[in-house]
Amino acid sequence: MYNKLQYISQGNTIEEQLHNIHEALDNGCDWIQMRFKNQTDSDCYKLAEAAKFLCEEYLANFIINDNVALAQKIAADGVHLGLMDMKIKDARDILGKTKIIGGTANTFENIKNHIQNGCDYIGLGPFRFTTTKEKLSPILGLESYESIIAEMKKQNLEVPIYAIGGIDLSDVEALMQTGIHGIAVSGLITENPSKTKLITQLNEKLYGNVIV
Ligand SMILES: Cc1ncc(COP(=O)(O)OP(=O)(O)O)c(N)n1
Ligand SMILES: Cc1ncsc1CCOP(=O)(O)O
Ligand SMILES: [Mg+2]
Repeated sequence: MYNKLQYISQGNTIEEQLHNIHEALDNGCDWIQMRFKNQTDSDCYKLAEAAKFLCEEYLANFIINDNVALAQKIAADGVHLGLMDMKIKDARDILGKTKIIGGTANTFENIKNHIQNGCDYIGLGPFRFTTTKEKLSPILGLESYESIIAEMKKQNLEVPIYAIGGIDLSDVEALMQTGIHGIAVSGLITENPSKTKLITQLNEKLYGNVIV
């Protein structure tokens, strides 16, 4: 089963990105999504190669945001695809059964479609407003997670759900109580100066005080 904490990378340059990814790995995060928007193919490739190498050193999963061709080229562990990105079925045809394909959802219907199309996990959000992403879908809040998870149970639908968007440490307990599998965070980890403490606390809340 997938780790309950996914770090989505930040940084305006290859160096900043690698620094942030390295810090997350070094402080206990073992699932990285490389998110490097509006960059040249060459820079994305350079970063992906270096980040994959780092993740291998830390035995961490490494997936790439948006770019299926790049994930295939560097043999990443998988991709994360949004509602406007390549269709999950097409990505599956390209990457094969063994790779992780995550999909973004904002509604129960999105989740149902993704499951039908064979995605491995869902990033459901945004939980709250965040400046990390532009053009956000409607904010969900705790109540929508509760109702969406309840509807999944009613319809016997199972897939790991990750909450995403503006999540803080103090949100994790209540979010986990809705029945989600884990969380995907970016700013929270990137901006925190005490990353060992933060990631330990996140893992404690995510795994119920079992140190991982
Ligand atoms: C885990 C996770 N969930 C959702 C997203 C958002 O994907 P998308 O809607 O394609 O937006 P961008 O990240 O591409 O701006 C994600 N990246 N990861
Ligand atoms: C990529 C993405 N998709 C929905 S919110 C978001 C950004 C999450 O970042 P943060 O944890 O900094 O709010
Ligand atoms: Mg996307």
